[in-house]
Amino acid sequence: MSHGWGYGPTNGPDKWGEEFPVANGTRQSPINIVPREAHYDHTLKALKLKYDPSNSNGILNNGHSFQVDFVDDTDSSTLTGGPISGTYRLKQFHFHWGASDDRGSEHTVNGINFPCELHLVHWNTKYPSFGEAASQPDGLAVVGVFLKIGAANPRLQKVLDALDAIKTKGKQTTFPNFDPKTLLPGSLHYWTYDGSLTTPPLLESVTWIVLKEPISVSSAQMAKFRSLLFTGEGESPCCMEDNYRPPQPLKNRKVRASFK
Ligand SMILES: CCCCCCc1ccc(S(N)(=O)=O)cc1
Ligand SMILES: [Zn+2]
Repeated sequence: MSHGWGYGPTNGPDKWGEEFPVANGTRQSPINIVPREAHYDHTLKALKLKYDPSNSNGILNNGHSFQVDFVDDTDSSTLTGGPISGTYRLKQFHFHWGASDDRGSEHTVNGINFPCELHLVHWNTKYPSFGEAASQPDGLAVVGVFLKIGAANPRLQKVLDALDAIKTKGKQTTFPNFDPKTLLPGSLHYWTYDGSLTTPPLLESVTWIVLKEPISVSSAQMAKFRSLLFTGEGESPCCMEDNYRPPQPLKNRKVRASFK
């Protein structure tokens, strides 16, 4: 019986290719972003993120991270503009983080790791559902936001305060009226490239949009992320931390910048 993918020594990123051969594909994520090698593209539009807080639904510990799920049966929470064409609906957001503040992000910048990275996951409404879109080369668009150690971020606190209720794998609770816009930095300048899901099934269906400006998080708030467990109730507890995939080969790809 396959022990299921994870982030440990026997089921972590180096092992994923055994079950998911696309792990060694041509457009895998994350990557190391080298700003000096990114190409400024003046044709790139500004990002337009329109989120309706009433669409936020629940918060779930899925055994790999935790995610806040959104009702996505209308175009009320969408991503348009930026490098994409058409309308992409917000499905969920989640995070990746480290066991200590020196690591945890998936993308890196000039080889620098941040302690945490937020992913806002959107799907292209030219397809009938998220699941359908996830298998298409232009199916998904994920906005990545780096978290940098500094002052405590009051906008994160509402999310962190819900974690006590979803400590173990499979636990979920209601999470109404949350506006993910409050988690965005002041600038929406971004880097963009064609990539993949950073966890199995590692599908090469993601247009990545990584914001240049980080948001802040305090060390104490980071400890709260690490209070979650990968494991289910009644199993021997394993702290949810280091749930990030390291950067993958750029291969034949260019990273574009929306700013000079
Ligand atoms: C057909 C089912 C696909 C579920 C894919 C779930 C998923 C969403 C986003 C990301 S991430 N870290 O690239 O934003 C990883 C996985
Ligand atoms: Zn992610």
